[in-house]
Amino acid sequence: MATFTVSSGTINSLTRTLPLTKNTKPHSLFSLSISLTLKASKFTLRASSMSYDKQLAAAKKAASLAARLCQVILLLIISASFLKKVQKALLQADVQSKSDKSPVTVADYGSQAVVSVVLQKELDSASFSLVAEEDSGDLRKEEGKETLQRIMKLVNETLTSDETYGNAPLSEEDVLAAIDSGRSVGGPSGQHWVLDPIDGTKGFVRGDQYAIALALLDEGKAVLGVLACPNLPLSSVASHNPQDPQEKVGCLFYAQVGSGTYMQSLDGSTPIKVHVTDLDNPEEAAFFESFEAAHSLHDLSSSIAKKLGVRAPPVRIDSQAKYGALSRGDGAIYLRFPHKGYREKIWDHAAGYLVVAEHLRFRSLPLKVPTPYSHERSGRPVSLFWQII
Ligand SMILES: Nc1ncnc2c1ncn2[C@@H]1O[C@H](COP(=O)(O)O)[C@@H](OP(=O)(O)O)[C@H]1O
Ligand SMILES: [Mg+2]
Repeated sequence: MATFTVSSGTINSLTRTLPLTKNTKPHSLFSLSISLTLKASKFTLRASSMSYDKQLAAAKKAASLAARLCQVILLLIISASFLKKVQKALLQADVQSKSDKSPVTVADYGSQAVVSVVLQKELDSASFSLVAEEDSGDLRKEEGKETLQRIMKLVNETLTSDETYGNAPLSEEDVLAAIDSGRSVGGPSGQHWVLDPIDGTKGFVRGDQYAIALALLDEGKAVLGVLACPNLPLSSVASHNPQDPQEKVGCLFYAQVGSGTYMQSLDGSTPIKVHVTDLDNPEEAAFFESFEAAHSLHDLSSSIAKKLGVRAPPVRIDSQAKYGALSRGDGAIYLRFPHKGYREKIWDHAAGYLVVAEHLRFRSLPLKVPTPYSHERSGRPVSLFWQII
């Protein structure tokens, strides 16, 4: 284990001066704390000197294939939108509702199945542990049968599109088992994968940003993070023009503890090392927040941005694509203030965290490595795994 000394932010003094509402508990401030404009006090961050190259290669492959499946489904939805009737039928078939009312699509399940299968094929499946968002409960019901068949077909098509997997189709039971392998409870010891098969489901359904977010935790620490962001422009989101048909989209960000953060295009360009912004003047900063006002208090972030002197309007993006964009310097600040009572899940931040934190180790990282010792399926306050120094 190597120990690095890095600088952290003046989050404490900042929190004292901010107009915090009663909804803004300390744990809500974790995202504010990744403001890259903050200046220093000291803390230490341990980073494992172990290599996770094999796991990284598997995770990149898994997330890229899952992204391919999601894009196929998105194309079906988009093309169907030209034919209203077909769209309605498709949406009815492909979008269901979970108890928390967030849309759950065929793509969520399909993505989780693909990631699970690929990781198990590429790595030692005996010790495989996956903490993931979906489970197959609804698919096992009578009314889920048709959806399951669609998922099985899409998963098989996706896997066989990769020549290394040949042509050994998965059965419905294989697909259900792959989805349910995500039921691991995780824990503070051993290795556990953490997956959000589609982070930003609402963005996905809108045709906006979403991410396949996959992280590896080793002994309770995030050591690998991979974010596949199929709709994220390869150039900066702060200046992009969504109407430009020439604009290239599809980014894969990845970080291994101790090795920095890289980005490549999802169609396989040479990876480049990315860097967070050097900006130290908040007036010139772009700041990110959730697209969905229901996910974060926009009014509060607006008043904080004003206090910081930020001049530009917020860049509102769904999902952990925000972390990817931060890691390459598209913006300098990410503000997230969930409404009272909402509990963040570990899969909503683990991968994105490392993608940003890896580059920040020698800079102004005011966060401690999370200690995600349980699967967080039922949700826990962010403060349990994101601690502000
Ligand atoms: N009321 C709420 N407050 C905060 N976050 C919420 C929320 N409802 C859902 N989310 C989370 O916000 C994630 C999307 O992030 P963002 O707001 O950055 O786009 C969702 O991920 P899923 O789409 O995987 O469910 C979900 O976990
Ligand atoms: Mg999510």
